[in-house]
Amino acid sequence: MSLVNLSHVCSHLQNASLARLGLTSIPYTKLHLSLALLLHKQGFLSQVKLGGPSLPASCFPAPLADNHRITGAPHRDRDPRSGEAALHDMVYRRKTEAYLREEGFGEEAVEFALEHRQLGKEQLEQDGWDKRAIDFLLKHGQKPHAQLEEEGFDSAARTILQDHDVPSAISTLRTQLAEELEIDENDVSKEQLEPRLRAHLRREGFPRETLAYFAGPTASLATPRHLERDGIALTAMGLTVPSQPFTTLPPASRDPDALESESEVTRANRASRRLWLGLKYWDGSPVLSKARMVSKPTKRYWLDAWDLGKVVRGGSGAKGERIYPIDIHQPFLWTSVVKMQAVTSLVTGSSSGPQFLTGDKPAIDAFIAKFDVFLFDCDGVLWSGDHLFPLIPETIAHLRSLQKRLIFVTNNSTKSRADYAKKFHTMGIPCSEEEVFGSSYSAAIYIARIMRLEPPKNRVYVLGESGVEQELASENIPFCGGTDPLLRREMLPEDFKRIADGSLLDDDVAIVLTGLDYHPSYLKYALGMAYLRRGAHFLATNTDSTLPSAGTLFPGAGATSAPLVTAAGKQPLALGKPGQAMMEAIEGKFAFERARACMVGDRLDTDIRFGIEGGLGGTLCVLTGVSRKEEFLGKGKGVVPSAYLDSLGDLLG
Ligand SMILES: O=C(O)[C@H](O)[C@H](O)COP(=O)(O)O
Repeated sequence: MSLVNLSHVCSHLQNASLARLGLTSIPYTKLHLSLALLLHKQGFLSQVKLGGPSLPASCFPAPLADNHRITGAPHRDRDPRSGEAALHDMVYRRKTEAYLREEGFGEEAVEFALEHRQLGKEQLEQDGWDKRAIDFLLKHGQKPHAQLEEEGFDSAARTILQDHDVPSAISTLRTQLAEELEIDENDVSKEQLEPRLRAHLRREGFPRETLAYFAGPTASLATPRHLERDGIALTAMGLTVPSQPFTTLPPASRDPDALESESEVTRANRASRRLWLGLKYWDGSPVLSKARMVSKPTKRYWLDAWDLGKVVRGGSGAKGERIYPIDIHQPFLWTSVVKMQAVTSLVTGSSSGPQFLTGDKPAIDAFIAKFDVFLFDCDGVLWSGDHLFPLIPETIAHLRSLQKRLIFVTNNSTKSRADYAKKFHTMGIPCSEEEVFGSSYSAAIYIARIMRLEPPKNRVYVLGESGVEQELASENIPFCGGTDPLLRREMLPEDFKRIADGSLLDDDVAIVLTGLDYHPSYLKYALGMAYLRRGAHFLATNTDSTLPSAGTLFPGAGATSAPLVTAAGKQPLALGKPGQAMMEAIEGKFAFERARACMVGDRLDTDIRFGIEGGLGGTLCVLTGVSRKEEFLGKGKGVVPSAYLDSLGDLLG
């Protein structure tokens, strides 16, 4: 079984996922079938089907329900001026062509938006969608209640038509216009009536956002709630794939007759057989989007399916050198990434394990020479609380003298970059604010530049310290909670009532963000839970289990989010280490070559995993913080650093 083929297939799957395809296909071979079934069994694929050059008919058991979801330009995080971003702004934010050009969108992106917007409108009409709610109201608004029911209008639509007395409003406005224009009532056109009706409905308090949204083919109104929650998404293979960007199935896939009928593999048709795979998406992100080769296969290992299964399940694998899969203790999203890496790129520990550098000057010099950039964890590497470890300023100065670039990457969200620059200064370590990249900053730019929620519904409820608030403010993100002294009190009986009736809640809160909070309270958790139950996104700066300080361990940021995880039954998306959203943000800001970068940390499950999953050239573990060498030395260890030191100061040789 060639690992090279495996890596090609995994690259294809990740690219297809990044393109938000619901389906993709790979040539039918035993190798591909083994991999596809393994991924399907582990939950990374929704379906594996044998077919020919075009889709197997059974990929779409139900008649195609072509609905479309216009989402927040998911590609924007990679290309803010992409065609998808232009389409999103044109359709969702109603921006004009001219505006898009002023905003710096290229001709190609604008053309893409214009073409897909048209395609979208025509497609929606073909599928029986009314372009806008106002058309829906004008078309159906004067039908008697019984007829609406008979035609299958759902209760929401009937209620909206009846609640604002749309039928009589339309006939009154029609009569008024006919008198004003001195024409017959039947000659009053839709175009003449529409502005009057829209103004009337606004005066009558008709839900504004409903007016702006599509009416569905089953004559029910698709309001933002529907768009957000469950109304409009591309469905394929009987699977509703939420958060699909605005896509339309290619014509070949819309005509079931054109679909390939399945048949067995024969010698004659073997070359044309293909495996059709259903790709999965989770909370707006592809499950397989970030599988990457962590280490290029330097040797060809031939494993049969049984051996490969043993490797992925965490046993030993090929003969000769031991092969370790990267084992998994990650929230769902990263499990998929790590497992994919377990299949396509394995941590290969040499039989002697990681290199021990302390006291070995030639080995230290050779190790340092391999890298241009060093990413340093802070707590547990540079210091423990306010206690600076020996020779740290000298070590940092030594690396700077060798023209190494240093980036301080901390999961500690209690301080902002500016706060950390001050701390470095008081510790006698020269460091600019620009060299610090903390989990609170990582969370702030993720919210501001990737989630990009529409104001005013973009407020963040914070469970954390001022570092989080400062970084949110630096990205102009509104927030509440956090260090507000009014929340640092016991819960009163009226608080229960006011949270229950919503009067103690801020209707603009769309995100709950947790970080290490030294001042938790039941009231703060009750508010956080209420927001999550209202559908707010659940994010965490990080979920470290412990905080190294004063030479021992204390409850970490994970202890801040844990009560909400239990109470709300949800896992937060963690934006600190080991999550790769942070690595991509760091790479985007500092632009360095990953192969020439080394992550230095004291925790295997955050720092070292962060470097390995990020495909950095190397990782260096120091034993002054959380992890012990027994955790990575010896057989079958999950996360193994390239090298380790007793203390960072040992780098001076
Ligand atoms: O609980 C926490 O937030 C972490 O233990 C702590 O802040 C880790 O900081 P780092 O080691 O990433 O500098």
